[in-house]
Amino acid sequence: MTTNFSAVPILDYSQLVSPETRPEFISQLLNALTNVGFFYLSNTPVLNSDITDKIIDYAPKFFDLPEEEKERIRMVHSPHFFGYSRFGAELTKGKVDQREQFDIGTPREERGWKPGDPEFLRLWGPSQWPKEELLPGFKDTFTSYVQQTQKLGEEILAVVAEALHLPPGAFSPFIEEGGNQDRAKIVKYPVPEDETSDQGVGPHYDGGLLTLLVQASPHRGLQVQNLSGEWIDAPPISRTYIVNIGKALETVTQKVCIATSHRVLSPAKGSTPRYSIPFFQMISQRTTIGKSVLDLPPEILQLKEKRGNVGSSDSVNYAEYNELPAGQVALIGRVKSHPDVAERHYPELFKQYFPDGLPSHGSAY
Ligand SMILES: O=C(O)CCC(=O)C(=O)O
Ligand SMILES: [Fe+2]
Repeated sequence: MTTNFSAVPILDYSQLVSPETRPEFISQLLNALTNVGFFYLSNTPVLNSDITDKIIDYAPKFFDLPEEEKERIRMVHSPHFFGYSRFGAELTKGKVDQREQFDIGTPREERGWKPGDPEFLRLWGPSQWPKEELLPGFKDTFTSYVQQTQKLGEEILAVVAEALHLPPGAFSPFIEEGGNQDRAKIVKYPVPEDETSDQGVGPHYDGGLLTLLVQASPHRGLQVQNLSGEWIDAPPISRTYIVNIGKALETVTQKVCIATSHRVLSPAKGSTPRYSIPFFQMISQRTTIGKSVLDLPPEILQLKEKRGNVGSSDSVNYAEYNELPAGQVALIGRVKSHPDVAERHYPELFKQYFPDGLPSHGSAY
């Protein structure tokens, strides 16, 4: 028997506060983790505050900055893969994604990388920001937003642990002292000019623990693949996050929690651009994910059998989970998605993954 889904469940975070409603939340969470891999989360302290309106309001304004300013803070200038990516600069499984984006991170110091150290330590470092006078308050708002979302993400992990009958600190080893450098981005999906592709972003899994996404405009477009391979719409719901499970959480929970493939269709002709703001909770860089699997009690492991087989949609980097530290897996993922940044800052890896040079549709500079 498979337990399939035809809609993404909506969970109410405020139910955790009262002992009367907490068990209901935990039981819905367990269902979402094990059978869907996605859930909406309403009534979080972050999105119930006025920061939601601010980030939604800033999203289009960022992309309306003068071209020279966006060029000045292009990702290609950052060995940390932070900054602006032009339309068409990113690939998912070798195919161009029709989106523009701006990547930032939770504020963390550089890790003092020096030649001979693992290269992935270079992923940590400062974000690039537009000049304050061009977008007043933008840097402070998004810095605060990513810090608040990071804290919420860590709180959710403790509840995930409770739902899986694990001690509350079960996921603590995956968070570095002082916090991971988590990543977020602001994404614009324009209406495609050429109608041959509607790939906003192609089908993929997220790599980390949890992703917390804000849909920042009223468009449909995000779709989630259910266990029989159908694409289920996940339309925007005001003041909710869409939370989904990444491959790292799937792996450390022995696939009890499922990472679910998802994609974004470009806005239809005659529509307007779609905006979204995903936040990616990373796993500690030095963890070798495949060797850090948690011990789960039998009543939780059994849930996998009830669910049946998880569709094995083609995975990207996840074969490397058993061998390499998570930081290296993340770096390889960045290299494959942003070859122009890799060519400049990680020439050896670039040669390994792009032996024929920059793909013609990658961003040239
Ligand atoms: O824009 C969205 O709604 C989803 C984006 C996404 O899945 C991603 O960037 O990993
Ligand atoms: Fe994603």
